[in-house]
Amino acid sequence: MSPPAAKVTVLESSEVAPPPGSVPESSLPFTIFDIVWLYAAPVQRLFFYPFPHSPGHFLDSLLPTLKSALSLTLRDFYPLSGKIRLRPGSHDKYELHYVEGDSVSFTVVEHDGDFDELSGRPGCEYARLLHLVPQLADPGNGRRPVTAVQVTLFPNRGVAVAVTVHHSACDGSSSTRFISSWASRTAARSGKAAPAPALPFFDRTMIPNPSDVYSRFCSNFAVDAQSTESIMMNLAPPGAILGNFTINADQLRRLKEMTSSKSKYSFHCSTIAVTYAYAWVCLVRARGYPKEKHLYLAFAGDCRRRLQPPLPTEYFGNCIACYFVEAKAGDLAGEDGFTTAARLVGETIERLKHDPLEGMDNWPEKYREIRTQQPFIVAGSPTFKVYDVDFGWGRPVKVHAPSIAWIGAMSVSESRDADGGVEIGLALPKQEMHEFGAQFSLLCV
Ligand SMILES: CC(C)(COP(=O)(O)OP(=O)(O)OC[C@H]1O[C@@H](n2cnc3c(N)ncnc32)[C@H](O)[C@@H]1OP(=O)(O)O)[C@@H](O)C(=O)NCCC(=O)NCCSC(=O)CC(=O)O
Repeated sequence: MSPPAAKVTVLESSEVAPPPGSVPESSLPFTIFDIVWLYAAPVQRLFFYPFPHSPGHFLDSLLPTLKSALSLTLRDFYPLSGKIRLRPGSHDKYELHYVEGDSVSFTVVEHDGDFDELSGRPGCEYARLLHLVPQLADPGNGRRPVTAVQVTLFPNRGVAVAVTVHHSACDGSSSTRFISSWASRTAARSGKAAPAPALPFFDRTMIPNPSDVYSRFCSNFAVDAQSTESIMMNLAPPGAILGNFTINADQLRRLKEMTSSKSKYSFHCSTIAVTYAYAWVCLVRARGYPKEKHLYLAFAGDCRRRLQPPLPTEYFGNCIACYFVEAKAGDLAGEDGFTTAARLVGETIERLKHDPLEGMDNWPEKYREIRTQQPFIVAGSPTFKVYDVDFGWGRPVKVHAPSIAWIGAMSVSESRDADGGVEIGLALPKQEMHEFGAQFSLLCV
């Protein structure tokens, strides 16, 4: 039986902006790394913190600091208060434009649901988490909002902080840096020691940005006029569960050993390679695809340090490219499926390290073609360290990336509890989640 619908009361619906006069009007032109995500699912994170106090205590003692720290952080990350718009006089050149008065929507709600259940493991119904996640407002005057923040109070139990960012404004690395900076600043203003965050870097001049590739990405959207609307919509399967699985350090070690003992490989068998391979194989087995079906895994590689010359890790925006692995369902579901997948992922990683921009001229067509094949997409990264995001209230008990449900993707982060482990998030219909769990426990013994 479904639990009764939660009562959600909006306590505050406001806007937070950089301090008045602190940021001049400015524009960041979209690069090819940004335009790719114009119609993509947003970058979202939802953090749960235990907080055994009344909402009144939060509103009086913590909310003012949280908001003033957000305002100061938005001064540093000012494009996140800005809006996406077409450059004046252009029909396909987009930019991230900030002008005094631009702001981020900031909502505070009280929720009478069960904090432990919503933040619990192994997971919870996706629809129940939607009340906790802010949506980006519709564009006004041709300018699309970029960021929305929601704080949800569970009286005497906990607090959830959720941030939604339009993906064409920045990738997971930049958005996590923004949230981490906001959290550190909040903690520091509350008197808790927190490391000073590095400032973002905005210069676009070193980004490879061939104009014909940019234009072909744009014409993809024009060709897709019908489907782009649906790409923007949340297409989570009805009744989807947002579930979590952890591969601990010992299991990772054994998976790496399995790969090295069964294949003569010429790649570094990393934690990420075995994690992607393992999850992909579990999903393929759970779904029971026809053997001959061609399947695709799509994952991002951070290009910042891999470009020549390299960009600082603080580069703000999108600086990720998508890499694809193709295999037949029968080869993944078979006895050697895991080692086959690990080898394919590992070799793809080796190639991107050698040349992150390989085949760039053909990216628009390749991205478009593979998207129609409904690849299994990976979001997030263990290097983002989402479980270190501490507003001065302690480490989160759970971090979700709810936007994975939009596209049936998988999220990865470091594991909260298992040191050196990896946490996987998936949004699947209940039965499929059950099948996935069964496969997962089989392989992980
Ligand atoms: C291409 C990769 C996936 C390949 O990962 P690999 O781990 O195989 O390779 P690597 O060179 O990065 O790392 C090699 C080894 O060094 C370690 N290592 C690397 N960077 C590290 C760091 N900052 N701190 C600690 N260890 C680190 C790795 O754990 C690994 O160890 P060991 O060998 O022990 O394993 C990755 O390099 C990468 O670019 N990740 C970022 C992807 C990303 O930005 N995703 C988000 C996209 S935006 C998005 O999806 C939206 C959203 O987030 O919601």
